[in-house]
Amino acid sequence: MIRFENVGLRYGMGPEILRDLSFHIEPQSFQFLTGPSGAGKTSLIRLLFMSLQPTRGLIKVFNRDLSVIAKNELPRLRRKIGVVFQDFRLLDHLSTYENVALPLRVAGKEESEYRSDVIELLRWVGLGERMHVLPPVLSGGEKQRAAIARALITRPEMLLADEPTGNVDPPLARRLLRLFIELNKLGTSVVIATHDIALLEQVDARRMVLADGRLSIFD
Ligand SMILES: Nc1ncnc2c1ncn2[C@@H]1O[C@H](COP(=O)(O)OP(=O)(O)OP(=O)(O)O)[C@@H](O)[C@H]1O
Repeated sequence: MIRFENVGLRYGMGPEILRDLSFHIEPQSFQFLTGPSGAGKTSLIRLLFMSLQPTRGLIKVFNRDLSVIAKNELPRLRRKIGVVFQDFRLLDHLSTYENVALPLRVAGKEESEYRSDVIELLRWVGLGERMHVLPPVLSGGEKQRAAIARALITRPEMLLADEPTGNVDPPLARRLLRLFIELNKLGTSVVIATHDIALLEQVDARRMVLADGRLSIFD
């Protein structure tokens, strides 16, 4: 599904922050991406989402070589990926419900087809009472859950989540993890970048550990 071969990344003239990354992400797999602060987790998530180009090496996403792909093809590939950014990226002028429904609207679906699914997912992440408010009045944890719901609503082929439990308490973090596991059982490959040791200990999943620019994998 995803293949990296000897991938390197540097920002501008700075040092290479990711070096010789070679790995695969298989369909329907579940993995944590971890490592100390500044190790490059967010940068790797951005490479996987095709929002950053590597400075060297080969990246294939859904069997397409990114170095030769036309820019106007990227949105179609990205629609197969659900992503939760650390800064949430909700649209402030749309309600929580509308933010979560947006990927379905963009895909051309009618509201009558998705309304009950959006409401059910919002209730699952504990936002049933907050679905009509605008993001600026949500707390950090509520915004995070809205961003997660928006990433999951299309049942993407791959889910990338950058510190998805960074703003919630431990019981809610466990509930969100269960949601990711359920999604994985339905066929989505899941990559969760996290520092959260308690979260890592709850699932016996593959671990991708970044340190000093290098990646070690523990299957
Ligand atoms: N846009 C950028 N321009 C220049 N340097 C950057 C940029 N983004 C990240 N970096 C640098 O790249 C390195 C890796 O950053 P990154 O955010 O990917 O790490 P991280 O593991 O996600 O960190 P954290 O756990 O603190 O979020 C850091 O040294 C950071 O300063």
